[in-house]
Amino acid sequence: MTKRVIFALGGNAILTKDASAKAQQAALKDTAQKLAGYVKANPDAQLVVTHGNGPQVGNLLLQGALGATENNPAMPLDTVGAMTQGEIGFWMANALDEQLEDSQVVTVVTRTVVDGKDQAFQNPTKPIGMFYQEAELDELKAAHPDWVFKEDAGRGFRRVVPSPKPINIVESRSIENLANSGAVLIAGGGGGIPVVKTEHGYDGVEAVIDKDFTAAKLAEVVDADELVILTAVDMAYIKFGTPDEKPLREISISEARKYVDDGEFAEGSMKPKILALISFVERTGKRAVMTSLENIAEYGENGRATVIVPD
Ligand SMILES: Nc1ncnc2c1ncn2[C@@H]1O[C@H](COP(=O)(O)OP(=O)(O)O)[C@@H](O)[C@H]1O
Ligand SMILES: NC(=O)OP(=O)(O)O
Repeated sequence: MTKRVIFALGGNAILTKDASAKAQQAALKDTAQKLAGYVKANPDAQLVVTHGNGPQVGNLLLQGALGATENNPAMPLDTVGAMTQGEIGFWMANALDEQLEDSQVVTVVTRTVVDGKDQAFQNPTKPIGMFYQEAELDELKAAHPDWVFKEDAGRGFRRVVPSPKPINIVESRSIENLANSGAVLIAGGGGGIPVVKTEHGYDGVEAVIDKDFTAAKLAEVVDADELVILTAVDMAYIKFGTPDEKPLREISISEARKYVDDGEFAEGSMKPKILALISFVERTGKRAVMTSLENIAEYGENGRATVIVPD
């Protein structure tokens, strides 16, 4: 019997230090090899892959802002999000095709419906683009007065943009059909292009949806058996970044919620991951996992993963 597993890939699976297309494609080749390693160890697994776009969308916006002219204007955030979804989806499909020769790999340009009145539009929290030192901020704010910057989990400052919650995925019926056809799917990249429902159809809105929340939605759409969020750390920690930090291995939904309420997980980074895992476990009664890409084939053996289970 097939086990349908959703993998949500974090930024480090795509963009390391070098932001060139060549380096990002090389990083994705490596990522695809690791995903293929998982399939080898779990031959009954069918992959549905989603990915972030935070670094890429910020970099592309910056390129647009620097190079725009009256006749060649910068594109709005929703459109830049669509561009990064296409770009990463294309690279990832090539990388997975090379590794999973017998599978049909399909990338779906995905729109995600949000509420235009979501409070997130008044309170930007989603870090995008590159990291800055505090000393660089004055100059940046002078050049881009409407940009907001926040500290990102002890790693420096980044531009932040609104990140409304996903309500549903426009292409969900087709995504479900494609998954049922046995295809390896890449969908909901960058959280999906944020749109609002209008009387005529859909309009894009300027935001970046957290791909971890969209991954939980996608899991609903394809009736996934497991959600696995992959990031730079093997496990979530309490007292993270202090000498007293302690890894969280298997925890119940109630324990996970208590740690969220205690403020153990940073906004815009670890907190959405834990909330997405909780929502999957709550809805399905199945388990959900967060670990690093490096540990993807081994976490079952070495226990270096945060696994959320029902109460
Ligand atoms: N409590 C915590 N436990 C572990 N990591 C945390 C915690 N709080 C914040 N983080 C940070 O969150 C990062 C993962 O979030 P992020 O980098 O936004 O993910 P993504 O891989 O999706 O881009 C970790 O690498 C770590 O630096
Ligand atoms: N859209 C999104 O969540 O991107 P990152 O995972 O790269 O932050």
